[in-house]
Amino acid sequence: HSNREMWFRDFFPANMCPINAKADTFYGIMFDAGSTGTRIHIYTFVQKSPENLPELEGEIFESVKPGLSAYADQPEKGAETVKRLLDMAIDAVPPHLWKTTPVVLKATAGLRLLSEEKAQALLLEVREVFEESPFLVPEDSVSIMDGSYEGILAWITVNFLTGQLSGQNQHTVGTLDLGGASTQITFLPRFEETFKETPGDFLTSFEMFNSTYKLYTHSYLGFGLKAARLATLGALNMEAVDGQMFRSSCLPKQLEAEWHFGGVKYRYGGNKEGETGFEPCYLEVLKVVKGKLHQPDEIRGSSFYAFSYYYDRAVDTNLIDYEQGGVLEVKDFERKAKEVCDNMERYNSASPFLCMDLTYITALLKEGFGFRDNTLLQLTKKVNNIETSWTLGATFHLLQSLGLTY
Ligand SMILES: Nc1ccn([C@@H]2O[C@H](COP(=O)(O)OP(=O)(O)O)[C@@H](O)[C@H]2O)c(=O)n1
Ligand SMILES: [Ca+2]
Repeated sequence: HSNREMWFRDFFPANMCPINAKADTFYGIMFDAGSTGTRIHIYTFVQKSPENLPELEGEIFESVKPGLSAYADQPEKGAETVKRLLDMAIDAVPPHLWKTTPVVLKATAGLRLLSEEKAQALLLEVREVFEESPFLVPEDSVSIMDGSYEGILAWITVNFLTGQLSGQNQHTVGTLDLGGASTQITFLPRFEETFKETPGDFLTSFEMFNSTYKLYTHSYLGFGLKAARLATLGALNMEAVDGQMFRSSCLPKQLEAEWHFGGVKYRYGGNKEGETGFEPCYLEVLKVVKGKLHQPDEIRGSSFYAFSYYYDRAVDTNLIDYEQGGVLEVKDFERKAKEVCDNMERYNSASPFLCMDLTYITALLKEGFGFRDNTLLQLTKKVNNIETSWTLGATFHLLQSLGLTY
């Protein structure tokens, strides 16, 4: 049998199974090559009974920093980081299932920002690592993911994990993902008006679990937290400028430091003589977001799930507990931003960018997307011990494309 036939075997109910082997547990391996790190998600599924579809049983997760884009000039070294993570899967998946377990890597904004040539060189090296592994390597197993899929698949993950994609009364929730280099907003519009007022490329139909969802989604490249730092400093797309110092009122006055992002070195510092604090910082950050994003009316009053850097910065400032997550209002981020920016000496030990990051999150939510001060944000890292990442949605999609209508 070819690999592909072997793979199908695990999905057919036993009585329909062409090979009729008893196999009740199977695996799927999804890599998230993000701009700040690379992560492996090894999902376990169990076919509890022949009549039912497989159920998600658990996840093994591991991550490394920095992301692949930091290896833009050493693609082999970059692929080596993927290989070390893949070795975990060798231990986690029983040997007899290796060749029916698919492995896929999808890269996001970090690679989207690299030149085509450098990005392809990295992907090629990773593809070789996959080919040399004992796992099933589907076609297009290593690629740069389209930004709209990033949003949709995260939406699928969150709504699947919270039980909104099964049964009759589906009350789906919108999702906000703030990465290092891009940010996504995704929701299922309830009002006809929203479809009328939204540019066509913000709307996508997506089929999953026998339903079609017409979603609003957009990925803003260059609006991730770290890209926004560079934009605020006026340093985005400025790699030619050597040794130039970028200053901001969002940074501690006396600060002078260096920062590496996407393979480029930047020098940055505080406003030695000039102003610092929330007010001038907010004005600086506003220039980065104001008028740059589409503002759907419908979202102003609704609540959203938010993760990635929304979660991390809320944890850093004790707005939520790392394990528990929590519910915040948009204005909680603003209150914290003021507290941190107007007392920068006191927050010295944390990242020097804490003020800028919180101010950016505040401006992005209010002036970028147009959320109200009292819009509720459900901050969540895991649901039932599974990461709220687009990778689960991508794995369902993969299983579907390999022949299972999940
Ligand atoms: N499984 C994951 C992956 C990323 N993240 C968060 O996502 C942020 C970094 O985004 P990223 O490196 O994926 O960047 P993008 O490529 O999405 O722009 C950090 O806040 C990470 O903690 C997470 O919370 N869980
Ligand atoms: Ca990401």
